Amino acid sequence: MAAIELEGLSKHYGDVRANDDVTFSVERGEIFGYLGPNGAGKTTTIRTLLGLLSPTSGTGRLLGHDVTDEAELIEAKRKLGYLPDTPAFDETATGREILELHASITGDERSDDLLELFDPPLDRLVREYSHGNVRKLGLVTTFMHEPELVILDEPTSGLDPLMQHRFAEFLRSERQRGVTVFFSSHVLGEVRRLCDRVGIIRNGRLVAVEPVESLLDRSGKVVRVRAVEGIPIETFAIDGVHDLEATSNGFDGHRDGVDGADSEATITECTFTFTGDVNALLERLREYPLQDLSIEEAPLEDVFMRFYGEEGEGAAEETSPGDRSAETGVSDDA
Ligand SMILES: Nc1ncnc2c1ncn2[C@@H]1O[C@H](COP(=O)(O)OP(=O)(O)OP(=O)(O)O)[C@@H](O)[C@H]1O
Repeated sequence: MAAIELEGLSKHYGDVRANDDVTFSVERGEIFGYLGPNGAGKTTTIRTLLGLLSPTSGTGRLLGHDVTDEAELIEAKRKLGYLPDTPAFDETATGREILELHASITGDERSDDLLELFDPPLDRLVREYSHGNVRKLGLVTTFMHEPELVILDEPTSGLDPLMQHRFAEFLRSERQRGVTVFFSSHVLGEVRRLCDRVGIIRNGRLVAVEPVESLLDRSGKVVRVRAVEGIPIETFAIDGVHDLEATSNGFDGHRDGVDGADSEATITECTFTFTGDVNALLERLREYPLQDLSIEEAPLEDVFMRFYGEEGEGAAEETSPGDRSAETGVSDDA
């Protein structure tokens, strides 16, 4: 049984399809990132899973319990930790009083250990807390009863780099213990470091669910070439070269591809995104002495721009990233 199961989940507000036929599962023991731009529908999914919204249609299950059934939801919540985007703690209470209240409701198996990691000022009133301290208190209340599953809405927002690092280590150790983590995020570096898989939502519709690694693999590499002498431009006219940018003899500036470029043109320095066979590229470059060559993973930001792009450009809606890579061989731009 998966930790989270969504089947055809839709939530409509009048004409707004905040979630539209969303189906995916989060397996036990995995860290799953839920990503999307502002207004994509992430919070709607989370709030529906927590029983705070009723779906227009479809079903959601947490640890096997149907979230639209009150008794089952209560059962699921015993084993669940939830950190909302802005935790609504009583501002007139101290951090310590908040923890005592949570302990009386959900139990407390390990707040002492958690307080060593995330150290909110317990004797201060919550109203005097900074955003980061509210977050730290929230992390303690989310994990203190040893939940099997945690749902975190933008968990690291407001945390300083040291705390973010500590949080990342902590999540990995939770995964070791078999805890399932579902979190929404805009912080792509943390998604890359932490997640096993990601779900990407856009305009209420799920556009991809896949392992972070395969998302990165399919998105290609960033290649930088610096040659001793000019390389004929047609050398780069092979499958998988995109967004070729060159600054050298005969061809300055940016092209989406090399078709249509002057076949006499040469370049000595260029960068491009490459989704083809690296061996084929190296074979092509073999006869030209190089000063430097680097092949790196594409930044995750670029990957997501392929999904989100500009509205109206048809950026990956209903299309898998693999389909898009296939679409975009050497472009016909000129
Ligand atoms: N109560 C509501 N009434 C009408 N529309 C709503 C309501 N709540 C959300 N929406 C709309 O549903 C869509 C999805 O909103 P949601 O808050 O789920 O997005 P999100 O991905 O969490 O965004 P963000 O990253 O900005 O928090 C948006 O278009 C939003 O305006």
